[in-house]
Amino acid sequence: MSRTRIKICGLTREADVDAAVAAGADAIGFVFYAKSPRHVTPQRAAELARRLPPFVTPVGLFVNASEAQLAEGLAALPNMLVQFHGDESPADCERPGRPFLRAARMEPGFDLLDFVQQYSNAQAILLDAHVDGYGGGGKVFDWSLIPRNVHSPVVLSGGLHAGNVAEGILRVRPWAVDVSSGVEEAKGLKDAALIRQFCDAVREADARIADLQT
Ligand SMILES: O=C(O)c1ccccc1NCC(=O)[C@H](O)[C@H](O)COP(=O)(O)O
Repeated sequence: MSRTRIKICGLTREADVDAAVAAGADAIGFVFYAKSPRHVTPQRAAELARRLPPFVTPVGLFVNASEAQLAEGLAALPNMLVQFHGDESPADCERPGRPFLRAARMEPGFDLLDFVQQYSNAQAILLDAHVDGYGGGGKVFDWSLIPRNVHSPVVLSGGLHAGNVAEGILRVRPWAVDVSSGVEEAKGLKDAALIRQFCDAVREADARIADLQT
């Protein structure tokens, strides 16, 4: 039975990185989008990422970044997984030997199957709500918009928290879940207890799925 992976996004402090790792996060997201209240520089992200133990992936999040900005991020964090969360085309996302996540901003009428086909080289498609400011909006989108036959690993995102993530996992069966606002005391400032509660809720959902499969 596959375990739902967990990405905690928008970290800016050492204690929050430590709390996410201790709670069992599989990936830690650093926001390189300057307009975000969770923005960190690549140098700060590299400093924070040095606290990560093996098998916890640093994710670098970009929104319509220039080549120079992307190069700066990759120089600081060569092992990061890149997440494109703006209006990037498939060609903007693809680099030899460089896996990437591509965010899809879900809203009624959005053709996710066509989007997945366009970004067929993405390692996964992160399904987020369509919000002002591209992301980090703390808004849940209508999960019934997700077709059943999505031919890509899916990261469910958008307004998740300990109280709704289990339902999202049971309904969508994503490869992973992603959260920012739902584990914060303020934008960019994570709450260790909320992180723990979120990760516990994910594990409880996985246990319920395992029971259903026996
Ligand atoms: O986190 C941000 O501030 C942000 C800003 C602009 C683009 C993307 C951003 N975050 C990307 C993420 O992967 C978030 O975790 C995702 O949008 C979900 O956020 P939330 O709904 O607050 O859990």
